[in-house]
Amino acid sequence: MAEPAPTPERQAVDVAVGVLIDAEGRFLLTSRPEGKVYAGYWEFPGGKLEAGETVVQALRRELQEELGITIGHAEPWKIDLMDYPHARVRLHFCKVWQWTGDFEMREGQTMAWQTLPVQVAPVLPGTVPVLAWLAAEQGFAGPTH
Ligand SMILES: Nc1nc2c([nH]c(=O)n2[C@H]2C[C@H](O)[C@@H](COP(=O)(O)OP(=O)(O)OP(=O)(O)O)O2)c(=O)[nH]1
Repeated sequence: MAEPAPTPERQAVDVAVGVLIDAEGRFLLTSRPEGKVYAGYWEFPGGKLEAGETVVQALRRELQEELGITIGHAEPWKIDLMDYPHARVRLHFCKVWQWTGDFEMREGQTMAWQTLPVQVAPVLPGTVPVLAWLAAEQGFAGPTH
């Protein structure tokens, strides 16, 4: 008997995500704006790569567009694959310690500087592993959010 045809793997969309860390060691979360999937969920700021862009180029553009800041060095940190009903995404997380400009929420988001455990909710599923990585780095035990 013929095998059933395999379901084609959904193509993953590459997303550049920034883990901005301030002088006090806090990290920045932003809420997803109205009109996007998971509106109101908290995440690390970023967005999809456009054709021909590197991760760092896309991150620089997205943070300029969404937050009005210009980032300095971005350090590629972790890559994670998430399968949502709406899309399969490959998240490229970069750490960023330096930026210039004043934060402006250009898409009507909200921002919050956080430490562990995170005080905002709900947190996007794709953000949860990042909190666990930060907890491991910091030797933080207990729920992260
Ligand atoms: N920015 C961001 N996106 C994340 C995180 N975790 C996670 O699963 N995602 C997912 C949610 C979305 O499916 C995708 C990002 O797409 P997006 O819709 O925010 O990107 P974009 O700003 O380019 O949006 P658009 O122009 O298509 O409206 O990645 C995260 O921490 N930050």
